Amino acid sequence: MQLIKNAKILWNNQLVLRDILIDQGIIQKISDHLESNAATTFDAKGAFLSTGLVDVHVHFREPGFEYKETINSGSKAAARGGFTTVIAMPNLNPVPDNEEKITNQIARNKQNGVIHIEQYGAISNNLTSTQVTNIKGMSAAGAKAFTNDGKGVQTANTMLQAMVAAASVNKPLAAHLEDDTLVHDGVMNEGEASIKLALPGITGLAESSQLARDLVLAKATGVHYHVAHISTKESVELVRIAKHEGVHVTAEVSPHHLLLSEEDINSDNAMFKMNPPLRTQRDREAVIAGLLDGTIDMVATDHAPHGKEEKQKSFRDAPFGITGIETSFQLLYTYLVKNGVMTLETLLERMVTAPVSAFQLQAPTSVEEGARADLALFDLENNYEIDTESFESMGKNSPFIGWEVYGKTLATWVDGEIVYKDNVK
Ligand SMILES: NC(=O)N[C@@H](CC(=O)O)C(=O)O
Ligand SMILES: [Zn+2]
Ligand SMILES: [Zn+2]
Repeated sequence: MQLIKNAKILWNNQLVLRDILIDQGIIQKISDHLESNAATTFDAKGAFLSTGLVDVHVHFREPGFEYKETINSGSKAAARGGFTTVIAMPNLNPVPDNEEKITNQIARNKQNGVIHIEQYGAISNNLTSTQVTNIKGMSAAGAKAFTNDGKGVQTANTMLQAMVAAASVNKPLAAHLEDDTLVHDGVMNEGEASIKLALPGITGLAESSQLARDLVLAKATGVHYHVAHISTKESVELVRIAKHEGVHVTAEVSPHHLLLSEEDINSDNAMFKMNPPLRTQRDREAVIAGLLDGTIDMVATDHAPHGKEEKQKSFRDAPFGITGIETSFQLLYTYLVKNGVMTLETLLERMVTAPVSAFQLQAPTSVEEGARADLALFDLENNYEIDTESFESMGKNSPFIGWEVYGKTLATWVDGEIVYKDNVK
């Protein structure tokens, strides 16, 4: 039994001070004042107690790439970011692309993770765009959703077959949108920065043209189609129209596409290399507007850790991807909520309620009696500097090094157990 004293919780859009009694993984009681001799007490000292955050897009790299991240280190990083439920991507080795492999992956996630980890199954064998996997079988084995993230599905026929199968099991199909014929070995957005740095660019049309194809197919099949890491104005407009047309489409945006643009890339620094690339200021404004008006349903980090040496290479040679799970709430709280762009309620809706409802997750969506005690305690009063050396993640590849943020995670609970505690607390 645990008693969290003096926590601020969101109640009717107000922050109110409460004590919270947890037993058997469940919030048993919330009141102005609670005492218990049987419980261990945790003094929240007026910090903000939120429902644990949910991230539908993380790369934990195990098996196959344990030098970048493991399920254990990735899930500890998630806990340090305030996340208690995530969905892990299938670009692993082996790729979970059949019933046996997905079953093994789910068992491994459970064994090695310190938070709740759901798993995506692959759309096609080994993430190539040819043979569609046994989506029905993998769904029955526990796959939460399907994607080939890391690679776009190049052929309409593969996408159509996968959508029909995903629709039949009522599971989301998430798309990494990238038409390979438009990429031309590009490494950053095709625009001012690529010209300035004389590096090959990637047109935004590689994303939006494949999205247009998929929305037509999604409408025809009735599948729940989910857009991973949306990055361009054209894509936001397409999703807005499709929602209006009744297509069952949801979309996520990453913190870096909300906060950075190609203008932030001043040198050949691969910490700014990710897929999709940082776009223009106009695109950044469009994804913020989309997140505010609900065209974009949720934030997802696309936490993509890589080895230190790999990311010290030049823009041309380094792998795509940045870490994100230990800085996302903090960055968005500081640069969107504190700056008055959105409310804390809206941010939490986009980081908890929307992903839980879209992906039909079992995670709680509010701090209330009877809810599972998946919780995160954030310090909204004091700021600190982002320092990747203090990350739990093995990936230190962040473009936000040195940024000042509020919202440090003080503690995280999963099923009522503390899985992360800040060492100064
Ligand atoms: N986002 C990235 O730049 N990289 C991801 C793959 C992906 O999300 O497309 C990775 O696995 O490293
Ligand atoms: Zn991707
Ligand atoms: Zn990804």
